[in-house]
Amino acid sequence: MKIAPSILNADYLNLGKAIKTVEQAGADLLHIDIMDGHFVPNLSFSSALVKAAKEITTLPLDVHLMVANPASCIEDFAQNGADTLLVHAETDPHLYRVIQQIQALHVQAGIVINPGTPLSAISEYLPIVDQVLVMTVNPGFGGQHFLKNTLTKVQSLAQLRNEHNWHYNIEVDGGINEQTAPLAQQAGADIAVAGSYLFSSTEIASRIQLLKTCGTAQ
Ligand SMILES: O=C(CO)[C@@H](O)[C@H](O)COP(=O)(O)O
Repeated sequence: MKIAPSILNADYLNLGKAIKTVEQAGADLLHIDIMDGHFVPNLSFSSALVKAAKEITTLPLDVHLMVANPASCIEDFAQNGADTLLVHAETDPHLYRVIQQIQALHVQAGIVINPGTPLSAISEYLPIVDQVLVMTVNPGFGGQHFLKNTLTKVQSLAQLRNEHNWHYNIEVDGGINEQTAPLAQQAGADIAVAGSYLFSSTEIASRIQLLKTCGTAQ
């Protein structure tokens, strides 16, 4: 399973150092959480942080837009270096168009579902998206407990992809640690986002390696 460290819980006074640390430790992507204070109660980063990260890392930038009106900012994030733009299914009735707009900017397009959103809400997007992010916590904050019931959606996504030969990556986000990563991998996740589990530790490199392998070791 690929690991995407989320810098939401990193030391903000040393973000560049945190990004270099996870890159050198074998992270596969860098996950950047964008929060607008409307779709989720919290505020976090802007496209300026995406631009700054792009200048210091070759890791693909996996940008999670927790914003009420994603269409209004996709061009900005694309221009500033996002490699994948993830938009929430709960935000906009015209997401099919938003996904096409993201792909027209030569950026990978992902759809995100909250724990309370059924898979049926995104069924029409599955043939065209590059990534599906299943939230394994309610969005907005790091450090929450993994919601195990969300794994049935991961299993169904893996099965549907197989049956229809669709191409999306399956990503999980929230509450990932050495106990929950194997569950996500066994359900069919390809990428796990991990925040506080990594950044609360001084052993970031060994934790990234543990997350990468703990599912296969079982
Ligand atoms: O999108 C979010 C939270 O909304 C996540 O990316 C968190 O940043 C993950 O943090 P942990 O649950 O791993 O601490």
